[in-house]
Amino acid sequence: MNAVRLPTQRLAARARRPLWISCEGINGVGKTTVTRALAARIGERCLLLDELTDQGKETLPGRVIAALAAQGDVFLRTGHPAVETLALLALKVRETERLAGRADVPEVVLEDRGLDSVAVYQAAILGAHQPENDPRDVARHVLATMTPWRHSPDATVLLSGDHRQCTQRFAQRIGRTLTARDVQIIECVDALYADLAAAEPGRYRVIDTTGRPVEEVVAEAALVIEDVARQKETDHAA
Ligand SMILES: Nc1ncnc2c1ncn2[C@@H]1O[C@H](COP(=O)(O)OP(=O)(O)O)[C@@H](O)[C@H]1O
Ligand SMILES: Cc1cn([C@H]2C[C@H](O)[C@@H](COP(=O)(O)OP(=O)(O)O)O2)c(=O)[nH]c1=O
Repeated sequence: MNAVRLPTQRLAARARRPLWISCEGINGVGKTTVTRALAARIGERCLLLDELTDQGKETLPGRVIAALAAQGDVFLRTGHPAVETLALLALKVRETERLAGRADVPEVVLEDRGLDSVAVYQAAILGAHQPENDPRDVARHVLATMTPWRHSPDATVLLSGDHRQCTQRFAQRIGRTLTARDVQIIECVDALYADLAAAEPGRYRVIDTTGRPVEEVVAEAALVIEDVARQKETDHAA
């Protein structure tokens, strides 16, 4: 396993903020697999932030997610998408506040699904309720709403892939058949990610996973992190 080569000086000490990399993409594209492998390569300098959906059931986020998932929907839908969106955003703010309060601020934070996930999934879900609103505007609006509350990541690795294949893997993982409407949401999410990536090419790094082994995808993502870390050092020195 190749280690990720980061600058030798403590990144967090110099910048007072961790190098923040989020990983995004549709269900089943490989985010969890890739972020876990990257965290292992970076080692103890890295904190892996799990998906909101993977929080312990006894924690506040775990309880909120359990409530949003209680109806057994594939997405976090209870029929009140605006409220769900605000709840999910609040949990994301809470996550950063807790991190900022830690004595041992990590040098690198690797986030399996960040704010962009909330923006695109909730925009797709809200779009089904409010056809008069363009989901692209809603996604951008959600992100803009969060600017006073959370910094943008230093980079967002967007894993892209064949959505049919990804959806199949996802359905297999959860042991369910997705309805045509569920698939429509995933297609909408896919398009919204592409739209955000095109609007912010400086932050988004798109990695196509189609037909590529995990190791190759991880190696490319590791290069992105090294590049962003170097860039941050250069900016800091300037
Ligand atoms: N590049 C890849 N090629 C083939 N299978 C992959 C690849 N990346 C991930 N997988 C597999 O696809 C499934 C979904 O991956 P996962 O990391 O859980 O996706 P996500 O977190 O994006 O939903 C897992 O079974 C994983 O082993
Ligand atoms: C972040 C977020 C996720 N979701 C959905 C996406 C997923 O279908 C589900 C669970 O997320 P997750 O476990 O992250 O999915 P995966 O591992 O397949 O990528 O919640 C929403 O509906 N709204 C949101 O704001």
